[in-house]
Amino acid sequence: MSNKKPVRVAVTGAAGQIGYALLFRIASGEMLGKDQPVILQLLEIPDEKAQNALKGVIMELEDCAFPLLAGIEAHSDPMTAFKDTDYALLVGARPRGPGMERADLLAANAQIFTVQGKALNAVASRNVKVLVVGNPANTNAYIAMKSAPDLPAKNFTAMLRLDHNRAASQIAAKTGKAVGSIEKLAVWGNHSPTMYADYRFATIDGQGVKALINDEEWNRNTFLPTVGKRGAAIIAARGLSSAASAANAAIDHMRDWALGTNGKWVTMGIPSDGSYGIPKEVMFGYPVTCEGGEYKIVQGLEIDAFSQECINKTLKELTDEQDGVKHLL
Ligand SMILES: NC(=O)C1=CN([C@@H]2O[C@H](COP(=O)(O)OP(=O)(O)OC[C@H]3O[C@@H](n4cnc5c(N)ncnc54)[C@H](O)[C@@H]3O)[C@@H](O)[C@H]2O)C=CC1
Ligand SMILES: O=C([O-])CC(=O)C(=O)O
Repeated sequence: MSNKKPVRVAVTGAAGQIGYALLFRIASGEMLGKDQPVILQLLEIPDEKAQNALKGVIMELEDCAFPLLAGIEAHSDPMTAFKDTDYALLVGARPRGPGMERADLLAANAQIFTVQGKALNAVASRNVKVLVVGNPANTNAYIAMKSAPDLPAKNFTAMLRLDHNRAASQIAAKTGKAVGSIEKLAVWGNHSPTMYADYRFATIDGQGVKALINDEEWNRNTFLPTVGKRGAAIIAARGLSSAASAANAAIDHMRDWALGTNGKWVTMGIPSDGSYGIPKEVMFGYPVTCEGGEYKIVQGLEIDAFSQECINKTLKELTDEQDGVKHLL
């Protein structure tokens, strides 16, 4: 038994497929530590089928008898689901199906995040750490942040960690090295095929990854498209979008933000502070380190011409998405 005070963790879309891969790991202490009790505040839409499914998930959570699970609540209204919450994982949104582009989701999902941003603004802990997973994640996080003017903008983040983990895995396969030995990997920009996974600074056991791979053709024509289109490849193969790997990335993101990275670089989608010429407040994937519950952008990296081109492209997509939702803010 832990004598730490329980923290409140809100999860939306709790009866969905990511929810099913996520909640059990949060409750077992994989996200916030094996000594940190949690109270789960679960939100689903006020629809009989979704609420029933949520009841089933809650029964299963109960049946795990997790020692760290100090309470479970089912909600259908964000104003109660987010009450005093310390962490909010905004997963609930419509996922892409085969043949759908991310832009199709913007119209369907944007409204959810104005409502939820306002609710967080009204009732969440003033230190709430928010992770948006629901797509298009960066722009939804931007909408939520803009809808919550009384909370610090830096508390709103978007999930780029799945892209980061996918990139690491591709590099491990290419080099034949252990995925856990890769450091200093960066993913810039939008969680979309325009993201720029950048291994120019990455090392494996102190050796430079760029020199180790030494294949610019592979970087441009295999690596970047493979990482960028991995979500679509999974939808094509499974008929459903990635769920277990997305949940895993959400756990990684929140754990590192809350508990720190010991100097290691990770990727988070965060509101820009102007670093690397990205306009302020654009919700952009950056390499960061985390310490004491705060993230810090890795500064001073050289951006060469190809990288700048990639960054400009993903930035343009993000500013276009933001323009597309202006009327909601
Ligand atoms: N950022 C990333 O790297 C990734 C993001 N995603 C996105 O995550 C989202 C969820 O994916 P899945 O769990 O696979 O979808 P799903 O359809 O299985 O589950 C979504 C759940 O959200 C609920 N929901 C919808 N609107 C809601 C609202 N306003 N409030 C509360 N709950 C609501 C639905 O009832 C459903 O149970 C999708 O938008 C998907 O595109 C998926 C993979 C990776
Ligand atoms: O591609 C999708 O729609 C789901 C997703 O965000 C991903 O797997 O990266």
